[in-house]
Amino acid sequence: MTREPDILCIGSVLWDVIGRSASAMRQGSDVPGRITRLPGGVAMNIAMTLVRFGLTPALLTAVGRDGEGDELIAACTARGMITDTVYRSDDLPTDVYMAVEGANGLIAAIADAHSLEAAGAKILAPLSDGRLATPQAPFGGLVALDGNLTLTLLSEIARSPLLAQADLRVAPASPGKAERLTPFVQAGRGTLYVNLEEAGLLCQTDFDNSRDAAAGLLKRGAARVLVTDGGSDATEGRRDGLLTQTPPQVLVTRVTGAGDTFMAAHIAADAGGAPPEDALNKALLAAATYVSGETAL
Ligand SMILES: Nc1ncnc2c1ncn2[C@@H]1O[C@H](COP(=O)(O)OP(=O)(O)OP(=O)(O)O)[C@@H](O)[C@H]1O
Ligand SMILES: O=c1[nH]cc([C@@H]2O[C@H](CO)[C@@H](O)[C@H]2O)c(=O)[nH]1
Repeated sequence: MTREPDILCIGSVLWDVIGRSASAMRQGSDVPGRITRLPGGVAMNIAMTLVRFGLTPALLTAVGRDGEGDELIAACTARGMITDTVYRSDDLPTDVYMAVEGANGLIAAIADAHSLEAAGAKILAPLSDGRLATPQAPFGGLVALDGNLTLTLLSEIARSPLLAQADLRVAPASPGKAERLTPFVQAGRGTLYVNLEEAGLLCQTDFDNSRDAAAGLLKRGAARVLVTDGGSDATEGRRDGLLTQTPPQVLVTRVTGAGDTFMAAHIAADAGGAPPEDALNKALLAAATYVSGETAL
């Protein structure tokens, strides 16, 4: 390891292929527009945002030994991330996410994270082979983990002695994969960062507000949760109580990425020793500034 990471980002690092059109779209639309390719995947998005907050992340993911993989690793390195912890596969292709956005918002998206899923526990090798830690001296620092891993691997991580000392911060990959975080609720492990919808999916119910959702997750066994709800109140839930704050009112120009910004800002403030009120306040402020379009992605 050439540099020491401040945090490990475990999960999906892939290429986002996004088609955008100024037209309103529906099923079967065939319209002119722009198609771009940029680094994505939840772990990558969190890592990019952590870099903005001054942290150095190391990536634990699977990337193919193909041209797309080489370019992706170069893009991560250029952003200051540690990549010698990435599992490079000879036979698995680099994963891709594809989305179509019209004037009326996201039309549809497909996340092809099959290589990450197929690689399984191989991506965790640096936690036991001495690159980051060994079974005798397990990793005890910060870890941001995303819900793109299989339920089997996430269940193993929630109970693994290799991460038992780590400060785990867990984010779902999409509402469709929210239930994959159940092992962390059941094992009472880590800090979960979820929005209101994802909290409801994890508790198999609908919540009216973040405070009820945080209380519901704690009741099911979660150790610590942060529940956001767009422009409405966000709540931190811990076993010793609930803390609710209202986000600043801003004019919204973009929303995708708000959750990652909230999470990264909260981790940075929390890890820097800020008291809970300050950490939540800083995260809400950073996310509000982000959605109002005042910061670069
Ligand atoms: N309309 C808004 N006004 C002010 N702040 C907002 C607004 N929407 C989002 N935010 C900020 O972003 C945080 C996260 O938003 P949200 O609950 O929508 O997360 P998310 O659904 O995970 O986001 P993403 O779109 O990235 O998936 C909120 O707690 C808030 O701080
Ligand atoms: O299942 C998934 N859906 C979406 C993402 C990522 O989230 C972003 C879109 O919300 C985008 O970067 C995509 O790669 C993912 O990693 N897995």
